[in-house]
Amino acid sequence: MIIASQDKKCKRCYCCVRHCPVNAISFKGEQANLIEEECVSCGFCVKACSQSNKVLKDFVIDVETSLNNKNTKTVALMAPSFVASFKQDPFKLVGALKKLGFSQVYEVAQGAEIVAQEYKRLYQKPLDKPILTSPCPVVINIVKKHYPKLIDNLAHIVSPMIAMADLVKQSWDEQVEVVFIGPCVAKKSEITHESVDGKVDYALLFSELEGLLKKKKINIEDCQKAPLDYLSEEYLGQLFPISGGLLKAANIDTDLLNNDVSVVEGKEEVLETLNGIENNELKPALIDILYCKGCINGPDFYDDKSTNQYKKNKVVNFAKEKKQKAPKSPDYYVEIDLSREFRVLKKKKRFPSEKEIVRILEYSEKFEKQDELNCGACGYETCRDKAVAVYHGVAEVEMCLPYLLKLTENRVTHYQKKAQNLLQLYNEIDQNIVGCSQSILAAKNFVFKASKSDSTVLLLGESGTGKGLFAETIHRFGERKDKPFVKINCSAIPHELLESELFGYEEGAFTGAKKGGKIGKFEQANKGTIFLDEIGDMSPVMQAKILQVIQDKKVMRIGGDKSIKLDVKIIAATNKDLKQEINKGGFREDLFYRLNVLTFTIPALRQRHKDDINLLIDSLKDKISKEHKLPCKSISAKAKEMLCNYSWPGNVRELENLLERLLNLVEEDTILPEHLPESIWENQSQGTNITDPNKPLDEILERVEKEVLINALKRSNNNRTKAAKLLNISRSNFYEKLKKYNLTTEKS
Ligand SMILES: Nc1ncnc2c1ncn2[C@@H]1O[C@H](COP(=O)(O)OP(=O)(O)OP(=O)(O)O)[C@@H](O)[C@H]1O
Repeated sequence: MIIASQDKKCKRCYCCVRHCPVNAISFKGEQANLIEEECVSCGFCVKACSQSNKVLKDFVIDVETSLNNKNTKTVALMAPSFVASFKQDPFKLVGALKKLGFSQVYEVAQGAEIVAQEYKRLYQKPLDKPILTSPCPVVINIVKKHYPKLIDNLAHIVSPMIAMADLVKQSWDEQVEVVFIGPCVAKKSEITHESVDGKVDYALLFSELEGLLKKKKINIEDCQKAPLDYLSEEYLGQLFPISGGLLKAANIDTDLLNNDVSVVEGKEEVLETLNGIENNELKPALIDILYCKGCINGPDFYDDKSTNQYKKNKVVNFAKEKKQKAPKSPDYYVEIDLSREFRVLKKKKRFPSEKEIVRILEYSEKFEKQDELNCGACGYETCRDKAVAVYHGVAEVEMCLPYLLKLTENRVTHYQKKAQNLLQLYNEIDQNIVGCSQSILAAKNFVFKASKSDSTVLLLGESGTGKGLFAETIHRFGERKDKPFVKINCSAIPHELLESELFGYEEGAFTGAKKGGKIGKFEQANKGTIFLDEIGDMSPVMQAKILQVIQDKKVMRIGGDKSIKLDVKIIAATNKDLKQEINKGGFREDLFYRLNVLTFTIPALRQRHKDDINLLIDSLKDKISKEHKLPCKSISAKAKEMLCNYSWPGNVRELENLLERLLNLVEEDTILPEHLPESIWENQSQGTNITDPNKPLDEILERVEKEVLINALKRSNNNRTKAAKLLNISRSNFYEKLKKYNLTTEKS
């Protein structure tokens, strides 16, 4: 294989397919791969690939080994286009090649001269069909692999490269290795063609020669000029790399009025001509056919920025220059065989039926004729050609720019809609859960994600922080919103009744069981959500049963014998520290890990920012006045400040209850500090801005001490003995401090 694809470098621009004359590139897993049986080795896909995804077979190491082998003569055959490709003096390049180790440097132009005479002989015979000249290996490959019917239209004449290699090998008795150096990738394949295999040992590109010289630190400019070697007289053979060069060398008339001879060059013209011959549209003639617009435009042409005219001039001038310098024909003449055979390499492929093509077209949304845009972006000339390639498994349906654009537009619309829905959902959650501090924003984010997921949710937090509200919100904005939300408070139901509440029972399951039995909460919640509130208070026996249900996703009624399949989202909540409970043996560790999937600890109200408390005050006040049809009073700034400074052991619930009481009892339009209960007055934390530079140290220390005491009381559920223990101070010391800070109204 002359050209191979590298892994995972393709970016799907389809540039290679567009440059390939025979669509010899397949796409699988979004990666381009060369199809060996189809590839004609023109090499233009290599040049076109911006990702260097294609690599060429190279003989550089073999050539180096040959040059280093003392028992072998390594001979260079220079493509005649070299004078236009290298900017340096051609004879300095010959000097560089000699320095590199080549014993002889011949020009393929000498072989061209010999081959041209063979063409002249062919032309002098009457032609019974169009004859294609055969120095261009790409054209030969195209005919062998893609126009098998035209195999006999190829002139059975070797290329100048092969003729010259034969001449070299036959002229030397010693072991000779022949290296062709040129701009043509396909020469790498020609050296292995049937009937000429082994005549040329290696084929290098101009760029590979350049690399080799660089590696050996040989600068062409610094080299001494050296003469070319000759085995045959040559002058017009030099014109071979220019279009029509072969005919000129063969002295065949290319007059416009001469229909018996034509020059065809370039991808489009070549394919058009081959189709024309195949369709019997062309009459017998000698067709000088080259895939490139002359070899001076070959894929590895070093100086490819120069104009065609400039390159042509360089070649012509060199031919003229040589005419004066080149020696006449050597004394000896070696007879070489210029004939060659060609073998068809085409494998027959099944062509899809019209029905199959239509079906493939429909996959990329081409239902009507006008949907077939034939834009060529995929690299195939028509949408149908591409459909055939899809049928043969070498193209992907998605290789269609208009289809991909439409698909992308649809996706963008889909995601825009989705984003809009999510934003709306987030806004609704945002309105439901009041607060704007970082901690509450994180909580809203959690609720948003948990509502999108079906995983088990565990809500932790002190009593009244909003666990119930969060659970309901998660359900209300999730996929299950239209299914039941069943709440059960595990601490409110006696242990012995909890099992029947949760799992239900069959008629006669126990004394006192209702007629017809009873459906349990799990069953009620099927397809919806069950909220197991205060799960930390559940008895160990019930914990084991719940664990079983969660694991099996099945429930069996008490007294029943059939298990009922469950599809229930579970949200559990507790104000207990479950890790501590596990250590104490009050909570099962395995159940904890089952529940501890999407876990969130809701911050206590006193831990929240004052802005959150202010927002809650306003929102709850509105809610209460609406619900209870009470006038919505305002709250004075001082009263609000006091509410914000209070430590709220009962959290949002306590705040809600207080506001309800105030809205009911305060007669004035504005709630003032004096309307607030004693507990608010007594429990006024001044805030702990301990870095306030305007406050004296003792005041700051007192504030901090007061905060610490309040916190200890909260943590110990207002149990003073426990709180004193937490702070590692004596009970009497603790009492004194409570008195000092007016905190004595707290219950013990
Ligand atoms: N961020 C909030 N925004 C609006 N209302 C809230 C917020 N947090 C809590 N509430 C309200 O506070 C009250 C108490 O909340 P909830 O019953 O959800 O607390 P809880 O943590 O479940 O309490 P418990 O542990 O005692 O069951 C509810 O009326 C709830 O709507």
